[in-house]
Formats: sequence, C-alpha cells, structure tokens
Amino acid sequence: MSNKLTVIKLNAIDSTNSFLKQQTKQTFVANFTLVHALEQTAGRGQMGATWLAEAGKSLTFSLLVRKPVEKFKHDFEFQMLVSVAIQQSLNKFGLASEIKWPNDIMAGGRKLGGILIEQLNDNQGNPTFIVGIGINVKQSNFNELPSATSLLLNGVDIEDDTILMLEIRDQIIELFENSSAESLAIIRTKYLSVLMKYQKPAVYQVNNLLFNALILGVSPEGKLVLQHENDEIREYGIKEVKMMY
Ligand SMILES: O=C(O)CCCC[C@@H]1SC[C@@H]2NC(=O)N[C@@H]21
Repeated sequence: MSNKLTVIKLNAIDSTNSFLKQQTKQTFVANFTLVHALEQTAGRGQMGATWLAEAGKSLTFSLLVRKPVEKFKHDFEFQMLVSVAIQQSLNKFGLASEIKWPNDIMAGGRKLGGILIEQLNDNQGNPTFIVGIGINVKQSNFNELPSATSLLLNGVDIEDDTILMLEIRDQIIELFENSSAESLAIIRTKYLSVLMKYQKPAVYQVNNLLFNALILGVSPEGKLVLQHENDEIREYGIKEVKMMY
C-alpha cells in the first residue's frame, strides 16, 4: 500500500507545512500525502518559533492525515502517536531517543527533532492534520544552537535519509490505522516510558519562578502533571511551563 502513496519532493520551499496547507485548501490532496523539501527558507516551529535546518543535512517533511471523526478523544492522543512513531523509527536505525514533553525528540539530552501538528479543514470541509517533522541528520556542529544535536553526532550515519523519512511515515500510518482505545493506551504507556525526566526531579520555570518538581504524568488533554516539592500536584499547559534542566 505504502508504495502507492504520494510523495512530493521539492528542492526548496518556505515551509512544507505551509505548502501542504495551501494545497489542501485549494484542491483534493490524498490521505497520507507527504511533502519533502531539501531546503526550507522559512521553516516554522512550535509557538511561532523559526525552525532552522541546514540544507542537505536535515530532514524536513510534512504528512497529511485526515482526522477521523471519532478516533481520538483528544488531539494529544494523535500527538503522542506521532512522537512514538518517530521514537520507534529511530530505534530501528540504532538510536535510543527520548521525548521531551509535549513532543520534542531528544538524544543525549539535546534536541534532535521537532514536530509541528497543525489543523485545517480541507477543500471539502473535512478536518485534517498537517504533521510537520524536522530531524537533524548530518550536522556536525550547532554553533548557534548549543542545545541541538543530530543523528551523526549520536553515532548514526545515515546515507539516504529518505529511508528514515518513509519509515517514520509508515510507522505513523500503521499506528494510526490500527488505533483503538486499547492501542492508544499502549501508545500512552510507550510515550511515558521514553518521556524525559518522567518521575525524576528536574527544574521548571513558571512566570520567571524556578522550582523543583517531578513529572507524575500527562493529562488526557496533554497537560504536564507536576508534583511540587511540597507535594502539591498541578497541571500546566505548553505555554505555562518550561523544563530548565
Ligand atoms: O518547534 C518544533 O519543535 C517543531 C519543528 C517542526 C519543524 C518541521 S520541518 C517540516 C515542517 N515544516 C515546517 O515549517 N515546520 C515543520
């Protein structure tokens, strides 16, 4: 099946997410269409950030997934599914990565990849996810980004990164097509098993205030559940808290 899926390869584009969103609004785009760019001139990250990716040394691609009406109670279930699919794919290439809440892909405590999931209604009005994925592959230094890392810096030298990209796509599709209440519970368990600092003390920042806490879990809506030093338990949304170290 996967051989018949559409892959659009572009030499350069502003952002594969923006491109795929535009196409999806204008015309019918088949489910699981993938757009891969060798270079992004205006890559976008979470919360309005810029995603910098060195041309020829990074994977930057977006996948269209039509949102099933009743499959996910919360969009966070889909976010976990995508993170776990990437984590499992990297495992196949010999890298034991972690996920930093909510969905950064980490290796050796540094950021290896990021996910930007956007939603829109397609040209027929169907709710649709655009799953944007960026992975650092061959960079050997990150002068301006000291908290970033690449597959190469973690000893994984991939000759053809499109094989990794298609593996990630196929993992996402497999988990997505087989998803049920039971399989989503298993995905949640996997997510927590590779969640950075899960049940371990770490330093967090809220409103310029630093404090120690540990992750007790993640709520169904995707909020981070922290246990503070005084045993108080609080939930935080993505814009409210930052893990410092
Ligand atoms: O901030 C993050 O961690 C998310 C980064 C997502 C980057 C990818 S690269 C392919 C796709 N196109 C974009 O403009 N962004 C995503």
